[in-house]
Amino acid sequence: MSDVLVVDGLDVTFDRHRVLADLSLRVRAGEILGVIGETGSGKTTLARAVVGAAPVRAGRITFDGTDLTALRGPALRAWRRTGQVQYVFQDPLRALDPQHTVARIVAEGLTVAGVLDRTAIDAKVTAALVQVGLDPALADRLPGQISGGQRQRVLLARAVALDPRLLLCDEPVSALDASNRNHVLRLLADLRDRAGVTVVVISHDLSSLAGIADRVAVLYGGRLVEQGPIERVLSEPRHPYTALLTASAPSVRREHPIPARALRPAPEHTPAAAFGAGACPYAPRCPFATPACVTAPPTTGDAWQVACHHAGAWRAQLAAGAR
Ligand SMILES: Nc1ncnc2c1ncn2[C@@H]1O[C@H](COP(=O)(O)OP(=O)(O)OP(=O)(O)O)[C@@H](O)[C@H]1O
Repeated sequence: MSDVLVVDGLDVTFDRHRVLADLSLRVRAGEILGVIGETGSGKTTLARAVVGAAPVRAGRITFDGTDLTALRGPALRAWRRTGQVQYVFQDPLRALDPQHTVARIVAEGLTVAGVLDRTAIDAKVTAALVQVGLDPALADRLPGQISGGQRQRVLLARAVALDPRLLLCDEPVSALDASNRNHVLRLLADLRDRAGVTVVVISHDLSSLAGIADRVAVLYGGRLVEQGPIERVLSEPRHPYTALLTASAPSVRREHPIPARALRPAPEHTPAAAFGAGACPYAPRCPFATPACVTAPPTTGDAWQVACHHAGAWRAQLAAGAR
């Protein structure tokens, strides 16, 4: 599978706060990539940068060969009108205009694109509502008159109506109950399987991702710490932070489970102050950190990447300590 989205050395800075630092990742055509990491790790900022809604200070984002970071003015507007990349917001209530009917919301992108006539747009809206499992009779309702799960699907319908090639979904299921969650996750898998849509799912819930994603990218402190095939990453994580995430997610299957307490530093661990700005961002929380970690680790590997000076050694160290 070829890479359709390539993020290379991305830096995003808000008010001198470096939110993404030298971040590189690849999304392959027709896959679901899960992006995981704790609050503030930069997941939303990454998606916003892809759709041109975050201040990119350095680096490049390429979609199918087009350098999105170089687009400005009319070229950027023309690119957006194609609808090829759609970002589905985290918070449906804030993302939906309370005064607009569901039909108008779902038609928004199609109306802006200005390619189809009214009848064709109406047909597309109905098809999109059905595709996301919504009754087309909801078309005349306002966002305040439907449930949270339905609002989440309206956001998806608005994106799907544009036949996107890449869908970026920000916490698409975090506000949903179990049955709505499963429906939305199945829908994303269907879009991949039947329509060949490439999907990036941002989530802090590993178990939701484990069921549908092909690969996973793990962010910590605005940096990529690990990226690879999801089953292998979850069962044999190479980065201590990924290991901690999997240890804290009981539903995720692991071959050699490591207790979470073994992945947290002992109280006598080197104080955070010993690691300066150029250090591995995880070092202050890492039980395996050594003086080598005062420099940020390079990313190694190809299909399965990790950024840790001790990626090859910490497991053995853990096993030796346990004996
Ligand atoms: N517009 C902004 N102005 C200033 N700081 C921002 C802005 N957007 C994000 N940040 C900061 O960037 C950091 C990363 O935020 P981001 O929303 O990308 O993280 P996240 O991993 O998506 O978190 P969450 O899981 O809570 O959504 C945070 O420290 C946040 O405060």
